Amino acid sequence: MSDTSTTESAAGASAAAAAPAGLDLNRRNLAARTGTASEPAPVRIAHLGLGAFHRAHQAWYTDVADDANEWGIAAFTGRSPQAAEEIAAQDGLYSLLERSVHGDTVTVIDSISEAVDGARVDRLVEHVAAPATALVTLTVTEAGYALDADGRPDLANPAVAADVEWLRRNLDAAQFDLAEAPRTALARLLAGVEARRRAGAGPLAIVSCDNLPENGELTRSSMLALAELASATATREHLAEQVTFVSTSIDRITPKTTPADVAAVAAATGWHDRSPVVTEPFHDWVLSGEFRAGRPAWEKAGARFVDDIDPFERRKLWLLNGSHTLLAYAGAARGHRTVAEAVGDPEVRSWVEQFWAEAVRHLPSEGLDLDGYRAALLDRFDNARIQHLLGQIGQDGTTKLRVRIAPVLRAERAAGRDGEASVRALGAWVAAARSARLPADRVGDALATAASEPGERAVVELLRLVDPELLDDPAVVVAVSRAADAFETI
Ligand SMILES: NC(=O)c1ccc[n+]([C@@H]2O[C@H](COP(=O)([O-])OP(=O)(O)OC[C@H]3O[C@@H](n4cnc5c(N)ncnc54)[C@H](O)[C@@H]3O)[C@@H](O)[C@H]2O)c1
Ligand SMILES: O=P(O)(O)OC[C@@H](O)[C@@H](O)[C@H](O)[C@H](O)CO
Repeated sequence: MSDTSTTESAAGASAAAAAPAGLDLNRRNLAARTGTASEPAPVRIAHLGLGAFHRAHQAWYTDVADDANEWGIAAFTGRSPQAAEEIAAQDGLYSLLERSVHGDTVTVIDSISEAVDGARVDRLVEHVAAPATALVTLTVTEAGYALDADGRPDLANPAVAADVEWLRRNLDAAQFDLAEAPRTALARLLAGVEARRRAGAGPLAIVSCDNLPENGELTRSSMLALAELASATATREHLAEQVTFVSTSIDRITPKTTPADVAAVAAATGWHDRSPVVTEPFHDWVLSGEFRAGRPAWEKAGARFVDDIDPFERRKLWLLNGSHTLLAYAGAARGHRTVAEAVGDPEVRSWVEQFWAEAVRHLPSEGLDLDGYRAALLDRFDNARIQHLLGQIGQDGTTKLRVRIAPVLRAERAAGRDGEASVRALGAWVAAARSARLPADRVGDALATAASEPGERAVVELLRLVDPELLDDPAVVVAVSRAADAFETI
């Protein structure tokens, strides 16, 4: 942690310690301002998905750890080079703005030693194969895993099919042909793992930090499946024996940065930072799995290591992310733009509470402090200084509904109840799909086709894209249709 400024009021008055406006954020200027040299730490972590969340969460935990100077991150973007270019121009530095209801605290984070365009698969392979590298973290979004509804590599996705062909041609070849390098995250990572096997660089931990249930196990089975599809026996064996997959429950609400956030950081600190990140003060990280090659002392920042992650994961995915998804469609249908606006609407708030009541019936009552968790969630959602757009949360809803809402609905139906609140979330999404109001979705074409079916047929086809098992219960289709009709009249 290198440089911190605090503003005391919600109005964002700048701190007394602010530097003169417009000083470019980079290591030279930081050293001049703090009087301490700021050298990048040696790379021991590779990261895929250099987005806002990685920088508010894993990079922050690493920055705060006691041994931060031993653990540098080489962070790769997933699709566009923009974030890598902006952060590389700042020598890996960026400002993290923690925004509470009372004011802002801005800290310069320096755990990213290298920011790289994800298209540089050569550089990723080099880092993953390096003996110094101990772990790889991922935040490539749920859709970035490119899996089908059964959790297998989605061969209907042309990028996955092309990558399987590339893996088939390259994993056993003497040298990788990187002129036509893989495009999907797990295929790129698999190439790195094979290079590590050849280098004899030892064990590696892969740590998924995406909002997916059993994210470690899902990453493991998907990478094994890719190796199998590519008939890469040696890579497959190495994955099974030398690579451990850590499951995580990750939590810190981090919206997309806006131009107003960039201006707020400049006003509070004087730094001209092209790529700051805004987040809430709350943070949580629960991990389960082995780090055979070591890890930073993340517990210093509050990370917890547990044997059984399942209850923590479900609590967070259902209560926080599930209600976010409900708000994204039901709140938007009532004209709201942000989470805080939507939960401030008593009707919508009651829908959230009703959904929570359904979800908690299927969570263990011991050790999770479910009442406290829900109360804290309401406080977090009510923080109107965090402008979390429903349109951002609602993207890629098909994948999100599958893991956040459908399991609660199925559990409620299995227990003989109607699952009204879960049905409402699906109904709001169906209504948005039928009136072409859905935010972007990776399977947008399939959604448009399904939504164009007549009457209840559209509901059937839309639900099939979310979770085909929902169709085993005809009453679900009827209930979701009714809920969708109700939203269409709002
Ligand atoms: N933002 C949050 O509050 C939050 C909290 C907990 C967990 N997460 C997890 O982190 C993920 C990323 O969130 P973010 O806020 O950083 O988003 P972001 O849009 O800022 O960054 C996403 C990153 O993933 C990459 N990416 C996107 N689609 C990809 C694809 N198809 N293949 C490979 N890479 C891809 C992007 O290039 C970018 O580097 C979320 O989807 C979620 O799973 C986010
Ligand atoms: O990041 P996504 O797109 O998976 O989901 C949107 C939000 O539900 C999510 O970002 C939460 O804010 C986050 O998971 C809180 O820790």
